[in-house]
Amino acid sequence: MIPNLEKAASEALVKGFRQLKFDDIQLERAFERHYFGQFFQKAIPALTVGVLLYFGFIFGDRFMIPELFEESIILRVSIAIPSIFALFVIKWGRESHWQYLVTCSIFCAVNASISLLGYWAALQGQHYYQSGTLLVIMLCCTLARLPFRYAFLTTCLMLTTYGLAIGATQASPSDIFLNNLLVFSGVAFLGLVSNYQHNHDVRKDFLQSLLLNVEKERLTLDKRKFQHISNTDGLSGLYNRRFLDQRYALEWQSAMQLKTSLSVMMIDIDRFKNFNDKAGHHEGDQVITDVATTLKNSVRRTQDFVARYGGEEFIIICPSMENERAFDMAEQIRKKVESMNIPHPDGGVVSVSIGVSTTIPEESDHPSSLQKQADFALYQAKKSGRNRVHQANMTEELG
Ligand SMILES: Nc1nc2c(ncn2[C@@H]2O[C@H](COP(=O)(O)OP(=O)(O)OP(=O)(O)O)[C@@H](O)[C@H]2O)c(=O)[nH]1
Repeated sequence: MIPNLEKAASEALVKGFRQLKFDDIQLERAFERHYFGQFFQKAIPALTVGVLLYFGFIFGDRFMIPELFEESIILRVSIAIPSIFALFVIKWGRESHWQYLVTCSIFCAVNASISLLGYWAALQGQHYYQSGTLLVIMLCCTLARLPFRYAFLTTCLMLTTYGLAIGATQASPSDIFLNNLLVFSGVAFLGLVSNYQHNHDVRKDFLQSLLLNVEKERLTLDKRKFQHISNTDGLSGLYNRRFLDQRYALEWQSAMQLKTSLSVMMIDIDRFKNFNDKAGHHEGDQVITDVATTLKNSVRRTQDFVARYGGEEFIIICPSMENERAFDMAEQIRKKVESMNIPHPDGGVVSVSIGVSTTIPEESDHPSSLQKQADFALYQAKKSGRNRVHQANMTEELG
């Protein structure tokens, strides 16, 4: 979400938008897209029914103005068919403004044909045959869901057309014409008020839902940030013990159900107490961070993950990994740490010892047994001289 849009939306809500236009151009464009997709497109079926209704009035013509029946058929067919076609085009189009204009043109054409029929009928002394304009005005102001300015202009044009066709030609007596004009204008006024209110409400809803979405996005981001913080170790940037416990339990369950192997590596920095004592805690922290980065870069498969187990100890969990492959991976990690060439104050370079353990979990096993075995293997690696990998033997006793 663009921050400017959020600001503009809040300002528009406070300031109001009586002119049915937002000051901010970006906001106005966003609203137009929203309005066109959400509302106007949905009005197309109603407009299609309106055009069909207009065509259906041919039966009224047959009985009420039989002497003009042929003209009415030609007129209605020549308006209805292009209109239906135009509505189809509007439905599949993308741009909004020309589609509004085409819709307005359909209204004007339909109304002009009704006024023409009314004029012809009036010439033959039938002055009541003009009220179709009423229906067209109603449809234009309400169900068509046109933006206010389009509905307003179209309605004015339709009233003018009626005035020109019947009033200016004096086809009907002036009292009938004036009565009709007053009723049509009254309906137009009420229809436009309703159109204005609808447009205003839609704009307000748009602003409120836009701000609500921004708030939702912000909360989702905050939630992700908090989740990240609560699952991450501050110094190394690796997952922490909390995350490890949760994820390990899931991996254990899944390996048990799928009967696949699960490998665990316990990694401990060698002679780290001496490093700290001689080089200082700050340098020690740096070593922890560097080793963590190497471990992170060594874990390539998406299902594997590395966490800081505590102090200078790390753990890598590798689902669906056999013991040989786990041993090879541990050996590569050990070599990588050694090749970092971080001088140790006792001589030589900083190294790690690694204990590896693999199992296919059984119902009777406790999830912690695998980690205990890896820990015991780590102890063996330390005991046999450090900077080495030791693989747990299933027959080995836990220390
Ligand atoms: N700088 C630093 N030191 C830490 C941190 N966490 C634990 N340590 C130190 O890590 C050292 C761990 O030492 P020990 O567990 O005794 O083992 P070691 O000296 O590494 O010896 P071996 O494991 O047997 O090779 C202790 O001195 C802890 O103070 C940390 O976050 N930062």
